[in-house]
Amino acid sequence: MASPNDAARASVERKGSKVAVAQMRSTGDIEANFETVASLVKDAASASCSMLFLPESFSFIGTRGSEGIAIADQLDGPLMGRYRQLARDHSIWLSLGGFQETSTEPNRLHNTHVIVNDSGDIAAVYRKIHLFDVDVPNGPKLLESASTAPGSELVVTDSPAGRLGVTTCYDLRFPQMYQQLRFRHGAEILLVPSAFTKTTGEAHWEVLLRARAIECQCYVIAAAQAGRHNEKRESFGDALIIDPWGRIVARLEDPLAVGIATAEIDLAALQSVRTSMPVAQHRRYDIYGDSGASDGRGVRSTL
Ligand SMILES: O=C(O)CNC(=O)[C@H](CS)NC(=O)CCC(=O)C(=O)O
Repeated sequence: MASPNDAARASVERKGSKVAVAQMRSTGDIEANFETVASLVKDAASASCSMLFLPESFSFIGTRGSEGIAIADQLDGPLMGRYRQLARDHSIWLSLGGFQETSTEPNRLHNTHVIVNDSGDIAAVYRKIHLFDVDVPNGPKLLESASTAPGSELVVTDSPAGRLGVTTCYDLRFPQMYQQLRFRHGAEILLVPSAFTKTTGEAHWEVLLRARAIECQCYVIAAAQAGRHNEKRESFGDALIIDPWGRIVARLEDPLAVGIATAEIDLAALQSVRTSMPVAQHRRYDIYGDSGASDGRGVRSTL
């Protein structure tokens, strides 16, 4: 595979543009999930969007972790190849919010968020860092680390919509990560493709996403799994695009429907929020520290 970062650096002009966020209900049927994504890609392309954002586990949600291991593949494998072809066929960038990628460990995969450009090349690869090992009160008990090996690098990459800070689902609860993506690495759009549980989604989804948008002065794009996947798994839904002032600018009417919602990414408006309230200059890391990595170690970037 050609160096993915080179491809992005060479060709991307960041100018802001119309984008689409997806809401879908993936199952254990890889073909059906592909057909759903193909139709969402068509919808986004006909709406003149430069980029479509798909949720975590877009291509597969099984009942047990072992099923994910069984279907996991490499990023240059046939399944990712079909998704890359979709991007090429429709000349649209894709955020593929969580792909079951084989790791070097035989019994664990990576939960990998892949950014594909409009020629079908892989522009950036982020492997989910924070794994959801949680016994949800009044909800499921999940142990993501049993079947998933964590990643260890922050990722930003340029796109036609702006500079993307690439994260996944449960990462949302670790705000220092987003502070680093914005203040150290220049993110303008924070991506949080998710399969939030119904219980935690009701309590926390919108408020956490809007908080990240407001405190980072970034757009937040959160594609979402929605509804019942199988007898064990159900997701909250409610895919959102939020602007840097914290306003919800795209949302489907039905939080459990399959479809897209679109919004214009306005980088001039983003700049004016940052200029009128210059939190970047008002931060006092000299007093309370920046609570994160300090020297650019562990960062993957196209900058
Ligand atoms: O298992 C898969 O198929 C894909 N991965 C997921 O669905 C992951 C790990 S179980 N889900 C979350 O991170 C939910 C986070 C969440 O709900 C919260 O932070 O409240």
